[in-house]
Amino acid sequence: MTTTAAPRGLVAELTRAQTRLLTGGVLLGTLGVASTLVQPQLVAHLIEAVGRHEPVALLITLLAVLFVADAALSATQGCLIGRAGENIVRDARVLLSGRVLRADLSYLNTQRQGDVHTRLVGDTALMKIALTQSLAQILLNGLIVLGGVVMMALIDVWLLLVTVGCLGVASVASIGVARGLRRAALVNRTDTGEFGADLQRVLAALPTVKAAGAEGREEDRLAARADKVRRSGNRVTVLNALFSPVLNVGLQASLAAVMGIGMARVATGSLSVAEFTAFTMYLFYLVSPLVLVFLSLGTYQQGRAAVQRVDELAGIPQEDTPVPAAAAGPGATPGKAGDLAPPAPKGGHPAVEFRDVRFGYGDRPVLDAVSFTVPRRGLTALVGVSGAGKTTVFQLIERFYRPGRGAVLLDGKDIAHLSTAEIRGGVGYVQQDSAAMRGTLRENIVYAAPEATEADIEEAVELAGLTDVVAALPDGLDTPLGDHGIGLSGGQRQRLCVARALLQKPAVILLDEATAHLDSEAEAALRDSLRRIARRCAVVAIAHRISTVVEADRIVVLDDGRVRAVGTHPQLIRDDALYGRLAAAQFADGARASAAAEAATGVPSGQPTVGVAG
Ligand SMILES: Nc1ncnc2c1ncn2[C@@H]1O[C@H](COP(=O)(O)OP(=O)(O)OP(=O)(O)O)[C@@H](O)[C@H]1O
Repeated sequence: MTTTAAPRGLVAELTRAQTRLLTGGVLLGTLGVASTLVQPQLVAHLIEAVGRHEPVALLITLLAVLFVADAALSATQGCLIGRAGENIVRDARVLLSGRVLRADLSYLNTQRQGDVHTRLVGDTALMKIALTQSLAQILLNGLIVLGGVVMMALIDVWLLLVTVGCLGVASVASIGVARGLRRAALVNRTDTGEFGADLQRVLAALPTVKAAGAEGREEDRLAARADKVRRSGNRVTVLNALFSPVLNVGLQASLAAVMGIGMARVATGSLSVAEFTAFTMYLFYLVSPLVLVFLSLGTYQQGRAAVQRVDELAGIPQEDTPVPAAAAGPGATPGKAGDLAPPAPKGGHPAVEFRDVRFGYGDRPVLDAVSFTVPRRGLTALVGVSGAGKTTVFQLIERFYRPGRGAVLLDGKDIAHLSTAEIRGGVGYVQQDSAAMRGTLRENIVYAAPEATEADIEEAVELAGLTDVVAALPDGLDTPLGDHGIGLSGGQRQRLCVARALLQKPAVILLDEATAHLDSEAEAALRDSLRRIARRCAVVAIAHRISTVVEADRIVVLDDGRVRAVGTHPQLIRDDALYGRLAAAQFADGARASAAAEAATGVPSGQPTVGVAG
């Protein structure tokens, strides 16, 4: 995932927000370290006191208190650091979810959903461990190691130098392994993301996979992906496993050296038994923290790979904020009512206006010099062959994408200067793939207008022709639906989406082939509803059925990304050859309609003339 204008260091920012908990944890941990480091000294005193036949009860009590305090401090610091970690992961997930939800569609469409999912769920968890537990382990155990080394130096510098010599070589080797581990972990996380992406793709299209008999092929593909994860995971495992042995060799060597040299010095009297015991104790106390430092270093390096992936996700381009009117290009209309806005024409601005719009997905031109208006009331039909750019027109009205040239206006305002809420609150959009979600029918219908009253819901259900469907369901509006609205037919799902759009009480309703899945009876009912809806607001419909188009007050004919003609059905049948062909051939009941048009206009539809209406 490559991003543009990524805000640097989101993770660092989230970690800073937990400074109090983290500092508290580190302070308590440091106290624990101090108590650990004092213990060998106390033991040395104890040995000397025993040798001198002095009372030792106080020393023993003190040691016991230190043991208990050590355990309590360690537990408390673990809790504080753990809480900070949970807060960081929660904040990261909330923030990332928001950024994904508000991401620029043109960018998000290029990303694999599964990878986004892996970053949001898996990488955030890994990142938490790296930023809290691992860092705390490195810091606190590092302090023990450092303190232990100082104490050992105070006891016997030469003995310490022997120890450090043996451990130094092992440490340098371990750091090399840690670096390799970070690289390997990044590859492994990426591979895991790819597996997730493929799995999500297959699950989303499971009926298609089954219908195509492609289960085996998909299984092989997933197996190949899983194997890639295994291979990079194995590399991580090997590097991880190398840590302890590399370090252990050093530790064992130093222990052997300390024992040999130390005992020789005790024999010559240059080192007391108490000092030798304390030194050996420090060495033993060092072993586990040192191993933990290096192991945590490994986890931390893996976590850094996750941090990088989380930071990248945080940097995905967001839907543009409104462009200030001053920055608008020539021909653009100011966004806010009041500023420089041209006076509204009699009867108000058109509900939608395209002014000389050019647009392409990436470098591929799709619309060019598109200009047309949609009146505030009535039905406008958008027709054209498949791929002409009809759905793209809707996506520009929703500002899922921005035009490269020209402007799209809603109620006279250039949508470039409106917020997404202002645009989408006023536009109801029933898409080609009508989306229903898991939840009850009611939850699905009120999705865009959660505050809707019962009366509003009833009206929307009735207008969308869903009344009979709801009545036939066991729990009516409270009947639960499965994922993607499983439990409803395609046509019922479409009507559900129409009801959802209506409930928003929008000024404009966009219907993308909303009648495609309906049988003639249901379609006739919906057409009747559309007529009623079109009395209150602007309805723009992309319809392949001539029956819907014939009724339209205005038809915009798109051809290869350009507006070819605008008019009513009889006008277009008379004037536009392409429309005539579409009406005759492409529309399901075209022949009947053409005959009807012929009867109405007296113009034979078989010999259309090309005409471009304004
Ligand atoms: N997200 C996208 N990325 C790249 N190209 C796209 C994208 N969406 C659509 N296109 C291309 O843009 C062109 C217009 O597509 P659009 O969906 O607007 O056509 P349409 O007229 O609605 O077609 P249909 O009637 O088949 O739905 C097509 O060539 C299509 O391949």
